[in-house]
Amino acid sequence: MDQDTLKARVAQAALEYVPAHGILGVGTGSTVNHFIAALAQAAIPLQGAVSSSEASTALLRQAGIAVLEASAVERLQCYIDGADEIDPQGCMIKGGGAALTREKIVADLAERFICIADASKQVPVLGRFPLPVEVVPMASTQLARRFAALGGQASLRLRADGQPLVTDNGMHILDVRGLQIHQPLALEQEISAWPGVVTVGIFARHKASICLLGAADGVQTLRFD
Ligand SMILES: O=C(CO)[C@H](O)[C@H](O)COP(=O)(O)O
Repeated sequence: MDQDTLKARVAQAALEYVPAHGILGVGTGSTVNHFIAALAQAAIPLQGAVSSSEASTALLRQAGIAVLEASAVERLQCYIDGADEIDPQGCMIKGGGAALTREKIVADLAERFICIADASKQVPVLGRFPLPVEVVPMASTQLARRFAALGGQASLRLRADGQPLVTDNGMHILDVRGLQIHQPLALEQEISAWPGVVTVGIFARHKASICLLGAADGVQTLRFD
């Protein structure tokens, strides 16, 4: 069974967590795209959604779902999003789709983070996937040196035309290879404090409450809270 089919399966399974008549936090990425399609089909009544990217906002609107500003919402029951890696404690690497800052903001509003992923994303230790870090452009070289001191190799994420990728927030992304993240919370706190870092793609303080993991033999539910 291919990865895309597994993503569609977990997206379907996530409908169970949608708060009918409530406001839902919605993430970004190919798994979430399947989820938005499933949500549109299921026609669950919602007040609206808070979205973590321009891309998801466009899809939600196409599906007829109202998109609310994060600043207009005090609390979300749940936030549904994908991940690039998830460890046995529910800590994640995110940001493969460059939406990590808004993803962390929306996750921070939510009582529960429901992670939807195919089984290939499960790892014993975070770090096989290059760690995305959203940075203020003028700080990128200085930050690359800091990552080198930690044993990581940081490279600026480029678009297909060779120009630096610019996020929805007007920032750049460093992708850091070669880190073995045994203490995700401590590393998240350390990197977050470096001047010029907007958001590090370690989600340990905002780890998954539940992960729906898609495999060939079905959807497994992992609980972390
Ligand atoms: O963090 C993300 C976007 O910034 C995504 O959730 C992550 O990259 C997983 O994406 P996909 O569902 O396409 O595998």
